[in-house]
Amino acid sequence: MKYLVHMDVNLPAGMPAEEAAEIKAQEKAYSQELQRSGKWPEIWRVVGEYANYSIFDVESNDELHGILQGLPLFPYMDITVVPLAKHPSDVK
Ligand SMILES: O=C(O)CC1=CCC(=O)O1
Repeated sequence: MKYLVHMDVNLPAGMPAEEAAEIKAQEKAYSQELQRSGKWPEIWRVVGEYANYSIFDVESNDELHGILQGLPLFPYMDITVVPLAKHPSDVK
């Protein structure tokens, strides 16, 4: 099952720089492990924003929910999820 996910990151203004850097490093490692597994095949930066659009390819709503809840930046994100179905005009 494929999903389009929008993640909008809002770190508190008062968060110490070292703490922010540590969470971002954890986020990167978590994300790259999932990318290598094939569950997170695409991640794109939104130009001019601290936000991304990602494609997830997972087995279920519950699996995606678990992955998103496990994001180190999850407490600081607004997330929207769009479930995707195959388009009838897709030639693949
Ligand atoms: O920087 C972001 O868009 C948040 C994020 C998600 C995965 C990652 O590595 O960073």
